[in-house]
Amino acid sequence: MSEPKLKIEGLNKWYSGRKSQVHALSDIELELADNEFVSLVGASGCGKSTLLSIVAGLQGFDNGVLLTDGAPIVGPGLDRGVVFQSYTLLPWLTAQQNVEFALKAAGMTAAECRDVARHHIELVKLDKFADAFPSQLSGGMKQRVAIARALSYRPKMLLMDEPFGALDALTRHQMQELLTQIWEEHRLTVLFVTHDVEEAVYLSDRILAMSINPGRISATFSVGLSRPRNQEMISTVEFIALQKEVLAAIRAGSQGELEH
Ligand SMILES: Nc1ncnc2c1ncn2[C@@H]1O[C@H](COP(=O)(O)OP(=O)(O)OP(=O)(O)O)[C@@H](O)[C@H]1O
Repeated sequence: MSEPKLKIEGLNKWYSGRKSQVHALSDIELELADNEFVSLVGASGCGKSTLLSIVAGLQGFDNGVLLTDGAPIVGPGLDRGVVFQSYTLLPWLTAQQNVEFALKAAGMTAAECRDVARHHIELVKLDKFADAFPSQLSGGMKQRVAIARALSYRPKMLLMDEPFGALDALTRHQMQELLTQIWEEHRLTVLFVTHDVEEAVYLSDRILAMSINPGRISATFSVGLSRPRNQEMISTVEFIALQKEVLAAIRAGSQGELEH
């Protein structure tokens, strides 16, 4: 049997606060299969971003096991693409050059960089804006560039932290559709952090609800909706019922264990 794309066992993370330690992640157990789309939801402070950044290799953890394809994650790597909520584009480079920049760093020749970047700019439907600078792009367009950049070196896993959190509702829906299209065509493993339960249900195969104090995975939901997904599904009885269940789990986990 093949190794899971991501395997986490008994992972703990503490932060040192001014007065006491914060147990940000407590005994996290998680497996992501190849090509699975999994969302993390939960009240603010339950450890979603911490977990994502640990998987990205951007910060360490105190104990536990963290493996991708059976190998330990010891730092950032090109096998994992990351997209954050805040736009992380270089303002002095065009959309195309922002994508090329990442590829140059990955060791491609100039010609390869140009072709691969162009392909991914087209994939996110930004062909007409390839030569625009970030200041000339809307929030949704900037996130398209960030997604193109993250996908351009063909990671096995895409880690997304509230990538559409700063966008208006219409743009957000468009970005969700684009992401599902890309994911359904190209298939990769996605770990997606969101506060928006509707977004989690719409995008995911599985939703993990986290609870706070300490940060734990408190409930898991399989999303049985068929694929390809479309926005009409959002008003179906099945969709709304699952949304309610996930919301109830988030509410139940939002208080944390009583202080003592
Ligand atoms: N660098 C840090 N130093 C100390 N404590 C931290 C640090 N980063 C996060 N924390 C604490 O760890 C806990 C988890 O934070 P984290 O940002 O991972 O939660 P989150 O679920 O992503 O929250 P949000 O939804 O608001 O982004 C919180 O109590 C937070 O205050």
